[in-house]
Amino acid sequence: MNWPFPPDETPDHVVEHETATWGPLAEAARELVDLCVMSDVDPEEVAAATADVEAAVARLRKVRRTQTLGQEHLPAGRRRPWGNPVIGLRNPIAPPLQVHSVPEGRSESDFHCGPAYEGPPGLVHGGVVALILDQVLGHAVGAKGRPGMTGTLTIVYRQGTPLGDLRVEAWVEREDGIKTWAKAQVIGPDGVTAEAEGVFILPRAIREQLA
Ligand SMILES: CCCCCCCCCCCCCC(=O)SCCNC(=O)CCNC(=O)[C@H](O)C(C)(C)COP(=O)(O)OP(=O)(O)OC[C@H]1O[C@@H](n2cnc3c(N)ncnc32)[C@H](O)[C@@H]1OP(=O)(O)O
Repeated sequence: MNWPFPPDETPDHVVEHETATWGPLAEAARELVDLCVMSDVDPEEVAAATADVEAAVARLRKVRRTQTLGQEHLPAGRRRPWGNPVIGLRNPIAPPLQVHSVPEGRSESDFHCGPAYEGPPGLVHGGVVALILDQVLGHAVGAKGRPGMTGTLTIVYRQGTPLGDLRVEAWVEREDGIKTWAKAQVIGPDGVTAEAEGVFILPRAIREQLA
């Protein structure tokens, strides 16, 4: 079962070139985000940095895309979700996670959540934990060839998730027609911090297109 993604004939060498072009910008922006919350330079330095950032924004604003990045896809089912807030190459909000999946319906990622993701002091914001769990659950069901929209996502927060190096694992539990149930967990240095169960549903509109 495949999503009816629109065709995108972008050749590999163009994708590689775009990766080399935009990846470093997002990496620099991620460091900028980190320093927006962690830098402790004096006000004159902040004012100078603000002017520098405003100049960069003015450059990038000259040409704006008409289509979001998530709507671009490569042939053979390969996707280019560069704007995704969890894995997006071009999205500085994304940590980003490198997710490894296998067709049996399992996905995993070792990742880092820095101070920009803080909720309770020293801990990852619960909404960010949910965001990551939802994404990696989506990879597990997608890898099993059962993509869908998250219908219901249930999360149990077992303990605070400390900022720093973390791991997330997801796996498909059960399938029934258009529905797929999957589970996931975030693991910190002291064990599991949060567990999730998601029900993923192939939406009616897609079902009708595939029928
Ligand atoms: C290698 C592979 C890589 C892949 C990478 C992928 C990465 C991407 C990862 C991205 C990850 C991020 C992911 C995201 O961020 S997804 C974004 C967050 N989710 C949404 O926005 C979903 C919004 N809701 C909808 O679109 C619709 O309501 C859905 C599609 C959910 C159902 O609308 P549809 O019109 O299709 O439903 P139906 O009325 O025909 O009912 C059909 C069946 O479903 C049952 N049902 C209905 N609703 C729910 C519900 N909420 N929970 C549980 N069950 C529900 C219903 O009882 C019925 O069951 P039954 O009575 O027949 O038994």
